[in-house]
Amino acid sequence: MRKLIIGIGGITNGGKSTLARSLHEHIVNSYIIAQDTFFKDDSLVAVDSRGFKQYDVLDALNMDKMMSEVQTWQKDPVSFLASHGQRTQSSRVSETPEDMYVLIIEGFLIYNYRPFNEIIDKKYFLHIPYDICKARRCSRTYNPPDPSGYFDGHVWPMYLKNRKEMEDTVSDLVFLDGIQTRDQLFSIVYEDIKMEMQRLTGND
Ligand SMILES: Nc1ncnc2c1ncn2[C@@H]1O[C@H](COP(=O)(O)OP(=O)(O)O)[C@@H](O)[C@H]1O
Ligand SMILES: NC(=O)c1ccc[n+]([C@@H]2O[C@H](COP(=O)(O)O)[C@@H](O)[C@H]2O)c1
Repeated sequence: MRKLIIGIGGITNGGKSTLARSLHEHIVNSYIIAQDTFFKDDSLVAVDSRGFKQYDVLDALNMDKMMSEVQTWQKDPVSFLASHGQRTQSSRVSETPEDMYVLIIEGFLIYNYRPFNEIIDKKYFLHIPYDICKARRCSRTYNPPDPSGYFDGHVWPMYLKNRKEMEDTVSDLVFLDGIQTRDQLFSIVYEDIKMEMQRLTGND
């Protein structure tokens, strides 16, 4: 059995979930673990002096729980898939090598969590400019919804801070320009991953 862990990180609304889903659809026996399903309950998220909930920091997330899910996959991907309602498929008619299991870890702060940096084999980071990010963010409704001024008062400054911290500690990132089309982004990353899967297969 061969295992490959891919990270799809990046800015809020950069297209992470969209890209992760397309990869999952094309890679047989892959699975997505998404960071935004590990937010703590709203009552546990800190609030600053302006009343802004501090959602864009690692403390707002149950990272131990997310790591434990990843470790369960690492121990036994076949049982993991079965217990998550996903039947193992044959790779015969696909471009995925036989007996290859791929985990896609997706989220806006995955590279700010050190344990992930040690286990993610291929680290992609999507970024888009401020104005596009703000426009996409404003057309999306979170639970709880962003209060007025939240993007400029919390989301963007925290993005800059988290990104700097990440760039100071992580060296093997592949930056992706998120203003490309969904199809362009998918083919760049998919081709790269296919090469990595072939490399792993060739090393046997
Ligand atoms: N390459 C793209 N070009 C234009 N819009 C995109 C692209 N990728 C995603 N989107 C749109 O941007 C918004 C955020 O995408 P999503 O994948 O949910 O981002 P993220 O998971 O990074 O927050 C959605 O409305 C989505 O349809
Ligand atoms: N419980 C939630 O899912 C929740 C609540 C409030 C804000 N958010 C926002 O989610 C963002 C991260 O997710 P995306 O990368 O999908 O946008 C953060 O910028 C955070 O402000 C999520």
